[in-house]
Amino acid sequence: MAVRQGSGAMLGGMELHVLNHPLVEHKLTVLRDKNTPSSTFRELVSELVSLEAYEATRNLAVVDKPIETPVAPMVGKQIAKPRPIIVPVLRAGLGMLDGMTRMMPSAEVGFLGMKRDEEHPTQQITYANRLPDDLSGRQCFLIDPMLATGGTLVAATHYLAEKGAKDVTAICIIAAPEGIKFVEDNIDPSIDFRVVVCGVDEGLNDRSYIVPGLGDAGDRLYGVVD
Ligand SMILES: O=P(O)(O)OC[C@H]1O[C@H](OP(=O)(O)OP(=O)(O)O)[C@H](O)[C@@H]1O
Ligand SMILES: O=c1cc[nH]c(=O)[nH]1
Ligand SMILES: [Mg+2]
Repeated sequence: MAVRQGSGAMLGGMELHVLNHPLVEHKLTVLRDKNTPSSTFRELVSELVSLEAYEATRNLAVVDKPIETPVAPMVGKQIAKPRPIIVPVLRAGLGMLDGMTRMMPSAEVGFLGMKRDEEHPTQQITYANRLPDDLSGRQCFLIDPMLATGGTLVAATHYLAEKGAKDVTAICIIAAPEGIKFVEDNIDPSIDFRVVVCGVDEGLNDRSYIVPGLGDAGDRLYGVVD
């Protein structure tokens, strides 16, 4: 697996970008803190995904766009068509949506509702989907804060691949090494796939939660308390 710190060179296998920036470190620390309320948690998720978007869209396809500035004509660039599509994995992925659409306002948005079966954490229940039937030729950006066992990300990517997606960028906030390996071992090699994260943690506990992690991202985003 090629691990890029910041914007290093990708070597082979799955591409993993781990952001390395003091602003990200600071915001991640506040995000993780159990004393941080949901309102602040939501703001930080949004800020972190905006910082990640810069790295995650490094391969975004652009085409020539002739314009005239107030001074002279020139040929600039614009995002290519068909437009990229952002796919939040509900619930927690929804918390990353406005940060992503702020950076790519012209992107389409699809939706995928997937809930991990806590009895069998690598299984998911897909309870909602609003996606185009055909994703061929579309650059897809899956957003979901947590990459724990990797089951959800693999299932979501398969879902997009079944609709023709061949270019998928997953944007997560925190990943576990186990999940990164599971994804690397199970993503269809014919898919141009990369993962961007703010940090890779120690591992998973016996409930497949990321350690030290930040708890249940969906619960923290939406004020669900035990
Ligand atoms: O890598 P995995 O082991 O699949 O775990 C990661 C998934 O678990 C969490 O979602 P959850 O299923 O708790 O649903 P929620 O987003 O509605 O909270 C998280 O938002 C990811 O989607
Ligand atoms: O730590 C974890 C693992 C899975 N899902 C979460 O929301 N948090
Ligand atoms: Mg989820």
